[in-house]
Amino acid sequence: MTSSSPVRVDLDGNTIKPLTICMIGAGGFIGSHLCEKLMNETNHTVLAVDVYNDKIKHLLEPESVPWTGRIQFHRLNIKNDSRLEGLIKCSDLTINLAAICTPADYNTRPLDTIYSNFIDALPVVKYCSENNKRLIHFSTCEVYGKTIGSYLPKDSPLRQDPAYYILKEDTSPCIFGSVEKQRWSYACAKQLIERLIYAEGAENGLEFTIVRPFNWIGPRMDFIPGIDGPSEGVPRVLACFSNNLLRREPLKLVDGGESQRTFIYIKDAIEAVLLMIENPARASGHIFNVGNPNNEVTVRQLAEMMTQVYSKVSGEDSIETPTVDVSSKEFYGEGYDDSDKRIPDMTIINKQLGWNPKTSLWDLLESTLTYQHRTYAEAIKQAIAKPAAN
Ligand SMILES: NC(=O)c1ccc[n+]([C@@H]2O[C@H](COP(=O)([O-])OP(=O)(O)OC[C@H]3O[C@@H](n4cnc5c(N)ncnc54)[C@H](O)[C@@H]3O)[C@@H](O)[C@H]2O)c1
Ligand SMILES: O=c1ccn([C@@H]2O[C@H](COP(=O)(O)OP(=O)(O)O[C@H]3OC[C@@H](O)[C@H](O)[C@H]3O)[C@@H](O)[C@H]2O)c(=O)[nH]1
Repeated sequence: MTSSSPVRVDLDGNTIKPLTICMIGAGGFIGSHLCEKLMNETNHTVLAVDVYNDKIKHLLEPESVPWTGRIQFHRLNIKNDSRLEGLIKCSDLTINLAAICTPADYNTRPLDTIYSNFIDALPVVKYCSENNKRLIHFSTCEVYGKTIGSYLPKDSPLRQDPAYYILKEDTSPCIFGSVEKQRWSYACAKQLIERLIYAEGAENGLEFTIVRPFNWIGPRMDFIPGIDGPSEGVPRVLACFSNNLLRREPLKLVDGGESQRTFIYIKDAIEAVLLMIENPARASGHIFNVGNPNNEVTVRQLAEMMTQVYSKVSGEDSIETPTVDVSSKEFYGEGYDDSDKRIPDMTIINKQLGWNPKTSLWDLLESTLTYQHRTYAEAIKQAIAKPAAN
């Protein structure tokens, strides 16, 4: 049975034909939300490629769902599987999300990080280019590195001038730390694959879109250590802070929690990706920032807001000392460095796709922490009770 979504039209009023999409990394955080959106709201077919499928199991298992037949899971590692080219060849569009993309890995597993973000992505680009297939590649806001403003004296009034910190796809430079600061292994690998894709477009006519996500967050992001991931694992900040709140531990602020980020709700960001998928004439050849410039906070403010929101959704008072300071060396190890501030310029995505994010930081944290509480609170209680019972 196929779904009977109404006829969809693009931004120029043309009917959108059902597409076959090869989605690599479909089993991850972003992939799971994109698959859900494509199944619920469109008639497109997804060939979902990943080594894991836990986050999309709910879309694959039931025989009675309206989209049966429109999503197939292919368990394969793109590092070494000859089936990849065949899947790209029989699709209209390839979306590549596969990557190691957790900061705790960049300075501790720099080789895996560089291989995953550059070398492993090479065949995907090559197969798309050789077979004249469209590619949407997921890069990162980290390619901007640090802001120009961060190199100015602390008291310089120029630090307040947006020209020194707003990140713009076609004009901002990419400023990374020294090679010893292995944190930048990820950003550097992502930058080089962006340049390769851009060059394939320029020299061989590859039809591409590059996405630079700015801290997309929401349900199913990463894992909760000791529950659905390794107990010693360090996920991205949303999962780290959720884990601390669920366990009633202080939230750890790395180097004072002074770095700034703009956070966007995954569901807002997925709307932008769907527009790119369905409007190739407007999206091809472009690099897009996808973020929410209105949701800027320091990491310390994020910790405070998550503490308040979690108290509200769980009905539990917060602990007496809600945060604790840790050094980056202690938390991430040697070679860590940080992006100071990340505000996306929205001109290009506004002009090409007319897209804007909608959800405030408070609202997105409320729905995300409600999900975290419902999904994990009981499992954490049991995990904490177990050693005592033994
Ligand atoms: N979430 C964000 O805010 C964010 C920000 C910037 C960039 N990105 C980029 O977006 C993409 C997706 O991010 P995410 O947050 O969903 O990460 P994720 O880790 O949840 O998803 C990545 C998926 O790729 C799969 N994968 C990795 N290597 C693979 C391989 N060799 N073969 C097959 N599958 C493989 C993983 O199993 C995982 O399911 C990444 O490229 C990431 O760099 C995400
Ligand atoms: O427990 C924690 C975890 C993280 N942090 C800090 O919180 C900030 C955000 O950390 P995240 O783990 O979300 O990762 P970052 O924002 O630095 O990088 C991310 O950005 C874009 C993507 O490419 C990747 O998903 C990831 O590299 C950093 O300043 C980090 O040092 C804490 O203070 N405490």
